[in-house]
Amino acid sequence: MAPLYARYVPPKSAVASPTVNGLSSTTELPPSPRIPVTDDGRKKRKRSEAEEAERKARKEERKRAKVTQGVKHVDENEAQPGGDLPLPVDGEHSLADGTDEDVLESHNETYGDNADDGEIDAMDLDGEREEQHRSKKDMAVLSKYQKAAKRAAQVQALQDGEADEGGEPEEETELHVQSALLALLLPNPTLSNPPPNDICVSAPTGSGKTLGYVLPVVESLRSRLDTRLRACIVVPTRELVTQAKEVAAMCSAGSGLKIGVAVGHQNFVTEQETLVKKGRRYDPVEYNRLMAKAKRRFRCEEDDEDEDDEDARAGEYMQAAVRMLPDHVPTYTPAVDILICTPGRLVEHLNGTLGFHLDDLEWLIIDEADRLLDQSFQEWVAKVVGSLETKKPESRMGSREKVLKRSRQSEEHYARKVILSATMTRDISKLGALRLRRPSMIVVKGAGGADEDLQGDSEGVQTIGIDGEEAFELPAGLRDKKAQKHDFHILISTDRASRGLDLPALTHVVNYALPTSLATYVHRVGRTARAGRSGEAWTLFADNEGRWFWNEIARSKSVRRPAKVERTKVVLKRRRVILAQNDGETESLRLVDSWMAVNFRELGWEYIERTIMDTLMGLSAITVGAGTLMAIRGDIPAVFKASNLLSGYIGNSFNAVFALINTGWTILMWREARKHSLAVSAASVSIDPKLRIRLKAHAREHQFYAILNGVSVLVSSAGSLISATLWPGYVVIAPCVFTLVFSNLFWRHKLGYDRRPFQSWVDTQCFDVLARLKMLDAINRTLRISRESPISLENCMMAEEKPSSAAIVQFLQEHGLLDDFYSLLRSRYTTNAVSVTTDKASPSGAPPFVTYDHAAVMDAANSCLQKLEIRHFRDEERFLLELYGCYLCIRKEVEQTDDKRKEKIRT
Ligand SMILES: Nc1ncnc2c1ncn2[C@@H]1O[C@H](COP(=O)(O)OP(=O)(O)OP(=O)(O)O)[C@@H](O)[C@H]1O
Repeated sequence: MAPLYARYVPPKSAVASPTVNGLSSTTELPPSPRIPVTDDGRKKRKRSEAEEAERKARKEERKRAKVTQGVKHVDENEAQPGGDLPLPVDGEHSLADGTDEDVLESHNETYGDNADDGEIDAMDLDGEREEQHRSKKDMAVLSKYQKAAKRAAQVQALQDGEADEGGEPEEETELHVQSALLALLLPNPTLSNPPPNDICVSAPTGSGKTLGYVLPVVESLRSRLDTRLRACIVVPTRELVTQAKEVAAMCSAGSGLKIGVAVGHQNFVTEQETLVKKGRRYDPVEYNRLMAKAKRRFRCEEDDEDEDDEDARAGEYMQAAVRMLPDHVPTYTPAVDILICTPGRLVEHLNGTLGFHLDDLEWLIIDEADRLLDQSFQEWVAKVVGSLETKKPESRMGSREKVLKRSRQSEEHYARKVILSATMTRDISKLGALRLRRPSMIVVKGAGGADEDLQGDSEGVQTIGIDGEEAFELPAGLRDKKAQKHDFHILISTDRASRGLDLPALTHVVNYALPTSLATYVHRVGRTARAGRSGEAWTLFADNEGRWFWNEIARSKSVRRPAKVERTKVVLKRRRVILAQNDGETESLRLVDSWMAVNFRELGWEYIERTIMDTLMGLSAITVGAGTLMAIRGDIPAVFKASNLLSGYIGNSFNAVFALINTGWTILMWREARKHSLAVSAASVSIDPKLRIRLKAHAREHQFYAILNGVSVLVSSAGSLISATLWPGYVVIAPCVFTLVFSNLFWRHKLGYDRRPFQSWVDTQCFDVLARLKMLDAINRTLRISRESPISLENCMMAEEKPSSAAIVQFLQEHGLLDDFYSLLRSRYTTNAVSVTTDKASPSGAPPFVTYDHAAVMDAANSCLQKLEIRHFRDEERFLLELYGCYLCIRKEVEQTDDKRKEKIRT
């Protein structure tokens, strides 16, 4: 049971930066842009006055620049939701607090205002007007959001008691993996156009990878004002899609970036509409071409049997054109900038959604990569990588791209791949399928991570250690998530939730079933101890699974843990298990328990009083006999001594051993009987007072027998030891012989331990012990009063009229006499006279059906009972008294444990 703690420290500015192909170097990373946050006030860093003044001046300058570009500042009252403004899709761009402005400002401060960086100048005239129009609208929305965000931040600051005279509270913090990723992924103004390379990241669970990749993506796309699918985030499950979308929406709030999701369970057509915007364009030439093609198809002039995906899409496009207005052709424009999706759905859209393509993709992020690369999901890797590498046709290019292509600059366009996991695979064949360009492997060390194929560091891997004590500060936008309340306390889930699910408040993970692999284990336990919090993971395993778990997981060096795994043996008591059953089952299980307790007791007596006693007494007799024989040659001193030793001490020592064993057992039995007696007194079930007295008396009889037997054996064995040297020993032994004989008779006749095996007919499923005891009491009383010998069936059955054969058979069955009865019938009568059909499987529980000669049945039943005499019913009663005593005892014990457990839970 290992407590897992994840602690993180701020990033180092210089880290080893080797690549996976083994070329290692040390790169001075640019200072990582910080994630500005406004949070609860720990470690605040206020701007110096000079910085503040500079910031204000820059702000003014930007405002002026906007005005000169013709961007109108939209006042909050002026800006109407809806209308012409490109409002956020599905409320994604909500303003929770002041973060948005801070993020925007931070971005602008670090990189300058990219919106004004002259890219628009490179556009041709057609696009320019449209771009400027969009830019106006977006800037208006941005400035509206900035204002609203600023106000929200101030209100928040006031509420938190953080407001200071001059400005909003500001704080900067980031997680380790984020420091590394931001430094590597964000565009860096200090380096001159570094060629982009792909990155594989292995970082512990809960270390904040999501924000680490979402933020650079959003920052890099923030300045693009036309909507095109530029980033695609692939995750394995729809839950993770929702989670990543939340983070992306938080980061991109106010930027105008549109985020779409594609997951399997949504309606495909609806999803298509959200991803691609349909329109139409006046283009008679293209229209005529498409119509001509459609006609040829219609006349079956074109062979479309082996049409591939591309042809199918062309066919669809043609059909869409047929449904258009004359001289118009359909247009499809992307409706999202960032797509978060599962791999299967991505492939479905690539195959089946007109206008959906990855031509403009700048980022391909694959989270939980090891799992995604392990499973084929419609060969998604080949499909996606293939789509990225297919050259974009000129028809799909904008005029700017055409210009760039002509000047051969567009060859630089490349979708940067970022591959992440807590258990990152090093399998080259899997990673190779992604066709990574100059990849770097980043390993962020800390508790909770593991490398799938490799242990510890390796050559060609960039490692970032986490050893410090510094705690996290949650970015303001994520505060909602932290405070997020769930209406459940315990989540029971399959392995589906083991990956990526972020429930920050989760403190314990219980592996009820053993994880199937180390990677599964790491991801499962990674649901707790997230983002610097502490948590514990418990794994339940049975004895036969222990070795595997211990060797492969608990002691595995590839899992980084802050402490060793603790092991606790849990002994599940059967009685506790019984507690968990429903009431009906509990009763019958308790009866089984009692039945076993009676058996144990009987067998114990049998074993000790017969097997052990006989064996030891036999040995004693042999030794004493041998010693006595040796005494014939008692004139030889050595033989005399040996004879004395054998017949005296050694011979009697067997008795002593038996006495010790017997004493232990009788003490145990005395205690058990006492427990019965106490349990009867404290019984919570209603018991007839007479029966209560009988139960107590029976328990006391057991106590008496235990004392009598134990003391007699002990004293007699002591006497026999004394008698080896002193004759008064025989005086002690003599009375013991009598008490032992008496105790033996008491055992047989009063306690009934030489009775028939009643256990065999106790049906624990439908057996009412109390009712049966009552009935036996009545039978015994009737038989005692009538004092008849031999006993008659009518008296036993207490029947006023002559009992029917069926009633007789039922009575005999109830008292375990059916087998005797049948064997008597068979031995006395021919099969022609009596035919008996037993149907024990009868659902109604009816007794065996008998086709009979009534006189024969009566005769056999009477003989059967006369053979057994009244003793049979007394023995049966004693057995049931003992069974019920055990039952009450177990019940009391279970109730006490239950009370204690409830009390424990309450406290
Ligand atoms: N800078 C930060 N400061 C504090 N908390 C953060 C920060 N960034 C992210 N978090 C929080 O850390 C938690 C874990 O983040 P995230 O889900 O991205 O982890 P992960 O590395 O993807 O984990 P997994 O491998 O299990 O998917 C989230 O609750 C998130 O809100």
